[in-house]
Amino acid sequence: MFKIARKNFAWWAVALAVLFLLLQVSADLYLPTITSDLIDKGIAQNDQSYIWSQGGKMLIVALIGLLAAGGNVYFASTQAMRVGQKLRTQMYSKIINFSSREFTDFGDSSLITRTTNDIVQIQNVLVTMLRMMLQAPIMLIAAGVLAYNREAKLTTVFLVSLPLLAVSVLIIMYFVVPLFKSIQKKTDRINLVFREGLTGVRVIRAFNQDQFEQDRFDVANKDYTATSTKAQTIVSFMFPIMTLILSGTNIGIIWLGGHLIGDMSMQVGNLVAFMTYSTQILMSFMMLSMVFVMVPRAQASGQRINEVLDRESSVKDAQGTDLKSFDQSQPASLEFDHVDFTYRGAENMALQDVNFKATAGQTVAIIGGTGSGKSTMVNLIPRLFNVDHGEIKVNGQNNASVSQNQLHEAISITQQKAVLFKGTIRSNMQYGKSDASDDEIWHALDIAQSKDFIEENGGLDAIVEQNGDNFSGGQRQRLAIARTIIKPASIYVFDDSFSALDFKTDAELRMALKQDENVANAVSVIVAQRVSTVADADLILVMDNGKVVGQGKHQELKANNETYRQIVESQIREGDGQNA
Ligand SMILES: Nc1ncnc2c1ncn2[C@@H]1O[C@H](COP(=O)(O)OP(=O)(O)OP(=O)(O)O)[C@@H](O)[C@H]1O
Repeated sequence: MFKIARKNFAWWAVALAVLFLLLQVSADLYLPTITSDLIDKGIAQNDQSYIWSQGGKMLIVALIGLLAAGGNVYFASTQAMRVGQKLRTQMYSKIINFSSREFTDFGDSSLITRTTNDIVQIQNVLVTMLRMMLQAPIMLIAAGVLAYNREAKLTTVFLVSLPLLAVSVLIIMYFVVPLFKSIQKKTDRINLVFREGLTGVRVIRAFNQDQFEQDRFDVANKDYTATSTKAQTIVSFMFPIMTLILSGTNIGIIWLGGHLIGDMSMQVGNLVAFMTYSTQILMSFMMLSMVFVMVPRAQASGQRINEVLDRESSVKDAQGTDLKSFDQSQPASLEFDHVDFTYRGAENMALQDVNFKATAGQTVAIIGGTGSGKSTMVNLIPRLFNVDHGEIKVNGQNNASVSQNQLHEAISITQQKAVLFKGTIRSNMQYGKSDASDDEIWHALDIAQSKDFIEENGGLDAIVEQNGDNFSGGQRQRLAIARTIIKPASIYVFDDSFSALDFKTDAELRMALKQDENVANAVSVIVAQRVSTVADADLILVMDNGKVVGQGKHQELKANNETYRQIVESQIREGDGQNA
């Protein structure tokens, strides 16, 4: 947490916060002296003008203290908010550049909790730090010295109360700090269950699992509540204990002070001033205790934030002379050169010795059973993961040797799950090409067989709800395809993007794709389950268990490849292989 504060504070504002704080503390410490004089010299000797002048002085000093406290709170709060804002930006830009591996490691829900809840913890503690953490020790020492100067004998009371306070705080911290750490983890858990419930709400209803999910959430919620309650209960002991010690100290001071006044060795004003100092000392101690309880909680949050900020993406750009650029004179091409890949923690290789090459204008189709490695293969092209062995060459260049920005510029992908963003059709299409004109957008929509339903829905300004929820699955897929082809690229990838289309739309769309200027000069990669979708590809790769078990054209494979033949036959049986 201190590392975070050090990096993100505007030091001039922190200096101002400290300055105001010092002013406030000085005013607070000066007040008891004025009170004491007012009693001993004014009230005791019935000097009205002295009483008025001291009263006026008190008012001015109190006002200065108040204004200074306001100044301190203003700068402390704005600094804490500023750190929060900077942290959120840093976290977001870090997370957005993570590779799939880091997302898996942290988990989406935890990344959200860290960016929201954990940062709020840090903000709260920074405000406290800029106020109490500085104020408390200064006040404690200064009030201690002033009290000692007033009446050294009375300070013996603190020899009992301060150690008592210290022991109480240590005991509370011992129990509460581990609880605070586990509260953050339990917040992650609540978020995880909540997110799953929200995204899977339709499935939950369809399977009538509302109660099951409700119970699951209740368990996470109760667990969180139980830990929080336990922590708060322990913390709540702090205040009664402190008040008890504070009152005990005052009783001790009055008892001892009473004797001293009786012996004529002390004046009443001195006793009043001493008691004010005593309250200041004990209050400072309470403030310090609060900081001691809050800091470990924020430390846990700080650690969780730093874990994200310090995490290097496992997919990094090459550095120095290893960093290459695409040779713009090279035509589009895609090559897998003996590529092996295993997911971390997985027992089996997801891809084994994958080898093929496609050149500009060609369509490569990848077919195979579920889990055979098709999506893994296309995810390696934009380098969402690093290959274990071999090379993937885009336009003749190893995809690990160019910057990820350049690589992503050269590739345009429709993911298996069509993702649309809240906005309009135009804003979603301009995601593919920011300066796309209306004509270009209509052209892409036309190719993606989406023109008709977009016209019916109100044109390019038609609203797209969150996740594209106001469109059907097939419409979403077509819109995602339109967004993909509007982007000029060397490689177009369609990962199972035609699965939700009927045969007629599927065929028309693929036919139209070939007419598109962007796509015609690029390499197209189509992942599909249906033979009819891949049959006219220039190169079909037949995947089985991470291996390419056959490659060639439809007729060749049908004649020579057992796996492909089985796929074709199974689809003919299901009446699904019209083109086969
Ligand atoms: N993130 C991951 N971590 C670990 N294993 C994974 C991960 N993603 C996929 N796998 C495994 O890798 C293998 C290949 O998965 P992949 O998604 O590439 O298959 P696929 O052919 O695209 O399947 P489908 O047609 O069902 O989409 C599967 O055994 C799968 O369980």
